[in-house]
Amino acid sequence: MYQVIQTGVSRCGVSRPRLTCNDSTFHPVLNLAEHLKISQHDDNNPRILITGGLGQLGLGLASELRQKYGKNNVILSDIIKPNKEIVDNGPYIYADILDFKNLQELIVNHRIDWMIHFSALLSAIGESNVPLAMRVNIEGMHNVMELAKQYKLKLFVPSTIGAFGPTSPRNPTPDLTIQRPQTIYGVSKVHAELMGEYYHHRFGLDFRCLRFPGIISAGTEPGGGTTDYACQIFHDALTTGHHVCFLREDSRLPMMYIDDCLRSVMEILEVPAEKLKLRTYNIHAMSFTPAEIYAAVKKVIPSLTIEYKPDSRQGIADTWPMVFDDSGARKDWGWNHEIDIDELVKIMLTYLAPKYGKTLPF
Ligand SMILES: NC(=O)C1=CN([C@@H]2O[C@H](COP(=O)(O)OP(=O)(O)OC[C@H]3O[C@@H](n4cnc5c(N)ncnc54)[C@H](O)[C@@H]3O)[C@@H](O)[C@H]2O)C=CC1
Ligand SMILES: CC(=O)[C@H](N)C(=O)O
Repeated sequence: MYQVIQTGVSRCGVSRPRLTCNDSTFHPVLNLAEHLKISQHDDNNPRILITGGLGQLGLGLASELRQKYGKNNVILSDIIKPNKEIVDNGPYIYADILDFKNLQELIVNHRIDWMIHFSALLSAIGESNVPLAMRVNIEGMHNVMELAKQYKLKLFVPSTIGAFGPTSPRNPTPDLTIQRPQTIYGVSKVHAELMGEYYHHRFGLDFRCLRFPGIISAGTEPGGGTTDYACQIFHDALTTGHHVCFLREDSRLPMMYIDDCLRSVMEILEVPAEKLKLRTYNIHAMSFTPAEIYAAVKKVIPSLTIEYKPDSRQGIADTWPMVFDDSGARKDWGWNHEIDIDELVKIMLTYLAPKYGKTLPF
């Protein structure tokens, strides 16, 4: 009845097997228990589907959205097998964004109103498997966008600092400028921005897009990007005491703590359409180099050491913005970050120290 097939990728880019069922009476979407659980929607709030929800950003966003719109109105999905805690916290379903019919079924059966499209292969992983990145980031995004158009969903798709390239102004990088990225990740994100804006003007799709800096979190792992070192340094500070950085000490990149990032999504979803002069905005919080974040962590953990061993990710970082100009988001819908570099260091170390059995001087 069951067979194992290969599908998609895990967050580290490795193909993972999944079970599929060839018994025609078994229905993955309408499995009774799951259906009853998920169809008990709360009140008149929007029903929201998050794709790629088990990555760095999805779990945190689901938690915020569930607090605001009701637990059963927010459905997390991914191609990864969830742990018990994820399932206990609210609806979770399998959804491969490359499977158009399955996505269509989910949208219809769960009466979805909004979609948050997180599935993607990030910059470094994307370069290691370009054909798969093209499928997931471009073909998958086409599926999502077409369904959002057909079913008149509000659609949020994040873009990135990686949507810019060496010919873009890098300090600061404005909302509207030259975009000639040199990674498949960046090319696919520019494509998503342009397609979303085209669908908005041509078909009235309520498309909303924010370009995120590198996101730093403690509770979830980054998914294979060029900014991942800025998460790893905190773990190393509390474990080995030594960080090997894959970027040069002077590689300046825009960064943001996850709470600011998730709040930006919550806010953009609710902005009245007439306030949106653009459908794709830069958002910014802080900008630092490896040397600067090292110095900030070292203030708390003086024994921390660092060495710089730039690898292929350096070539990517060298083409990305150093500082984002997010004045449009601040002016049009009141964007404001809350966490700067010193606060970031305090939050990350406070969160991670108990995990590694360490006490901190504050
Ligand atoms: N984390 C960051 O620093 C930034 C993230 N973003 C964007 O935010 C979004 C979420 O990012 P993260 O959570 O960090 O990514 P992540 O790499 O941690 O998670 C992506 C998820 O997509 C899933 N996925 C892969 N193939 C799939 C498929 N065929 N069908 C369904 N799901 C599939 C993976 O299983 C994974 O859980 C992405 O679109 C990313 O480009 C943008 C800028 C910065
Ligand atoms: C900035 C991003 O989009 C991501 N973290 C990456 O480094 O690929």
